[in-house]
Amino acid sequence: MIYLEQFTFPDGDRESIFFQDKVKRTCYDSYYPFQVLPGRGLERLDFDLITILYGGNGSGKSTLLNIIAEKTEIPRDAIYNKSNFFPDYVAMCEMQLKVFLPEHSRIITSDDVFDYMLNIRSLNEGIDRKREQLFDDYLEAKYSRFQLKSLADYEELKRVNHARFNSQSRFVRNELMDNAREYSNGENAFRYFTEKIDEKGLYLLDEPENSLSPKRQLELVQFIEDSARFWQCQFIIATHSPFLLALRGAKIYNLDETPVAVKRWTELENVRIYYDFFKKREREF
Ligand SMILES: Nc1ncnc2c1ncn2[C@@H]1O[C@H](COP(=O)(O)OP(=O)(O)OP(=O)(O)O)[C@@H](O)[C@H]1O
Repeated sequence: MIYLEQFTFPDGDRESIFFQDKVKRTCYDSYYPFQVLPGRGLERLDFDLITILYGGNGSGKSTLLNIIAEKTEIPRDAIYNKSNFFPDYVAMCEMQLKVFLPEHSRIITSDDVFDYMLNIRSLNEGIDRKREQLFDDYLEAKYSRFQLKSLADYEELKRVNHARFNSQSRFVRNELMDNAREYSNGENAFRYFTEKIDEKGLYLLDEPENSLSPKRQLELVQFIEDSARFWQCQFIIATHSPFLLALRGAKIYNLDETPVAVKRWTELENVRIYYDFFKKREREF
């Protein structure tokens, strides 16, 4: 299902007019995201079920995704460091929606995935610290001379009895949730995508290949293709990964070309580099 059909950016002339009219002060060292796109000849994106933004480092892929995320007001987890001029720029962009964006829609960046991994780690650290504390509590409760004086002491009595009639490990387990299961970074990253991407939604993914092995990337490709074909999801993806660039039916904008042009995945420089690399070493396989 296509939700977002088209997005238009201000051209060089409109950017100049904005500066003449509004920017009186010259105390800023950056006018980002102004001045990123005009040089690239990109004024409009027409989206498909899966649209890919491809380009070298600094070509503007993340900037485009963040501008679209701001304009569509879809949620994000990690904080995004916007510049002072971001709201002005976003106000000058225009978008054409085919239908309202479902509430599951969101942008997912490497920062979100990284925060998710760190949160699991710190949650487990917290649980480990509490476990140590509970070992001490057990001994204190088991050997205390506790007497029920009022109903307010009832909870404490239950705890003391629990310590007296149970082993230390059972007492601790009863008081504590299990550690969140530790997965590898790649497994966690993959879980994050499958947890956040739900039926019906527009999803903006910024370099989702980060932390994923080739095998996991292929699983993610399958997951994205299925979500687009059967679960009414639309994707806009910034990527360098040949696996994602080969997503079936994806429309690819090559930001390395001026003006920006739609290309097949096999025509892209990154993909040619992989191809030539393996072709040259073919006999070694
Ligand atoms: N917060 C910011 N403030 C000022 N300039 C920025 C900011 N973020 C990005 N830029 C500049 O905007 C341009 C495009 O950067 P962007 O991060 O969008 O590129 P990218 O294609 O996503 O690169 P990469 O593949 O390395 O992630 C670059 O010249 C970059 O230096």
